[in-house]
Amino acid sequence: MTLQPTKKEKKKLGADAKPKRILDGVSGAAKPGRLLAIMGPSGSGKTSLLNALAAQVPRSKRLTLSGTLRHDDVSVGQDTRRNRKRLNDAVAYVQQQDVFYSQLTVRETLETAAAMRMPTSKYTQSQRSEAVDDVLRAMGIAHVASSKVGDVKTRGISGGEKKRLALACELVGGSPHVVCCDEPTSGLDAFQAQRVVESLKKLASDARRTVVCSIHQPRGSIVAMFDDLCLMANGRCVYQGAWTDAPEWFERLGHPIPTNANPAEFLVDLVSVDTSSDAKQKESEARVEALAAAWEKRGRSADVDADVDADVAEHAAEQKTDESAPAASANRRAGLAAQFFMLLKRSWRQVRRDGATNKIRLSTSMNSALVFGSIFWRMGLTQTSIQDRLGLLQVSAINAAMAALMKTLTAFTSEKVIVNRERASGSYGMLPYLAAKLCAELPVGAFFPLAFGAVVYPMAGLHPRADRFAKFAGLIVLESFTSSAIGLAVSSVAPSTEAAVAMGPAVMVLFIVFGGYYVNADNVPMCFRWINKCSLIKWAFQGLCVNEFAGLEFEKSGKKYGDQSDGGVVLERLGFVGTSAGDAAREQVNVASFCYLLTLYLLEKNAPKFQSMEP
Ligand SMILES: Nc1ncnc2c1ncn2[C@@H]1O[C@H](COP(=O)(O)OP(=O)(O)OP(=O)(O)O)[C@@H](O)[C@H]1O
Repeated sequence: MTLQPTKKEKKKLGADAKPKRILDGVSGAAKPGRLLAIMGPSGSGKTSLLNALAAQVPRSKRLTLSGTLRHDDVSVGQDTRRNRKRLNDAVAYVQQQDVFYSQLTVRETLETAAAMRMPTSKYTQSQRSEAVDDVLRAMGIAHVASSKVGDVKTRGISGGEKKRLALACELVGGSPHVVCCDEPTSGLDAFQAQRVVESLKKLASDARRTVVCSIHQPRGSIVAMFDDLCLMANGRCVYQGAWTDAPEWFERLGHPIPTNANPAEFLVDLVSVDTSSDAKQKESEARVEALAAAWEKRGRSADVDADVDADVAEHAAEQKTDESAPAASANRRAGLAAQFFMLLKRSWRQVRRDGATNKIRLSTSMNSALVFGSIFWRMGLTQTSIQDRLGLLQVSAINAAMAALMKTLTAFTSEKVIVNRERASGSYGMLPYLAAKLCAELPVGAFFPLAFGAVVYPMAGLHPRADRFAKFAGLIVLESFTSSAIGLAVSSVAPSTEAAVAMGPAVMVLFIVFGGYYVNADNVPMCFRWINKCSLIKWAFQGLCVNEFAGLEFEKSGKKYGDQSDGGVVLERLGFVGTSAGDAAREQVNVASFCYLLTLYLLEKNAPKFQSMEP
């Protein structure tokens, strides 16, 4: 795996800008029924190797990946649709980051994962429940089956249980031959780490799966569970084979593993470059180079390729005779309707149960309503109340939009991680996902702007008619959904929550400027006028103004100039004459629909893509 230098690097370094070898001539075999540990210092290429083994190296124009990847005796390196399907069925890949829907219980999380792989057309409910029970037991998480997964806001299961749940999600309803696991023990205490590796070992020994995991300096009792070792240094392999043969190999090279030392720690230290001083750096680099060269020489002389071929042939023969060996099932995606209902159930549970977020949203809405209600308290019908009304309607529109936008920006970027992971294994389409998400969020999402309206409307003394209040609330709710739709579109392209939170308000500020209060669209350069057409703030403000001012009579001030006794005059000055609240609502729906379609397009376009392995 090679990484080409960036344009900036080429410009800066000229001919010295050389491609970086991330993986260099790494070769080997992982065998069924055995647990293989990939070890090495940070940056040695462990994750890259695992990504390559699972054929999930993120696609990049700068990367080239060449080699041969075989599962059993079938070559699967090329990212063709057929190979991807075969890989999805045969390989379970548990990545380092484990993100789940926090409000679902462990059982519900697994039931959803099972529903994605075991469509109702092929499996009964009891078969799915049985699969969930089996994997709960196998992963040792049956005791927390009814606990919520949790997150930073809601206390849930422990980090180790989350890791085992991530593994369980990859296993339930499928029969992968190969399980790849990136740093399953990172961030865990020694006890939790031990339990996770025990689960992996059980998968290898009981279910005869090929289990490969990368790991950082495991303690002795964990090392004892590994059957094989792949030791990496600077993207090169320094040792690959049985753990039991490693001491002899390193002793032969003049580095005997001390009897009282943890072999894992000793070996990782041995292949690490010490940068604390120039002399130490030179010395350690020379040592690593010698170790890598020795392994490469041994590989050539022992003809590793022939060894691998022999292993593959042996395994293929075993598969034929061993009935306990798992067979990769040809999983099929559920139909569109089934996908929709499954995802609707999950989203609804998440939204309804997320008490911590809902409480924050409610208190924010109430606070804003009370603050605005107090500032604009009982405005009356004086001439000066016209300006107050315009101000209140504008800030109400901005407040509803910002609240919905920020909620979506923060929530969707982390949800996208789960969605992308599930899409990588082809579990569902984006259309049922987005439709289910919208339907689930509709009632809860509408509640907060409604609560805001219910408090601010009577406090400020806006148009005192029930139908006008209903329209006010409807317009604010609609605007809030449009803002959410903009948030979804922004989050679809943002690489992280931080980026989304920076991009979203920047877009919204443009819509606020064109919100109908600060600038007259006819006075700005032509190239900016389109913003006026798609400003959700403008449409909300226009609808709210028409709803408020139509039919309202204001008291005369008795001054000579400037009185606007009729609400119609105010609307005329704003340029809203001849329009209705319904017109504004329709425009709002158009903006929201466009943003939902844009989100769908962006999600489809930005689907996770993987690097093909060139032969
Ligand atoms: N797509 C990429 N673009 C740029 N650099 C990359 C890319 N993929 C890998 N690298 C680089 O390749 C090297 C190996 O990365 P990798 O993540 O595989 O290491 P690792 O051994 O898993 O490290 P750690 O233990 O810290 O997770 C690192 O220097 C990393 O920055």
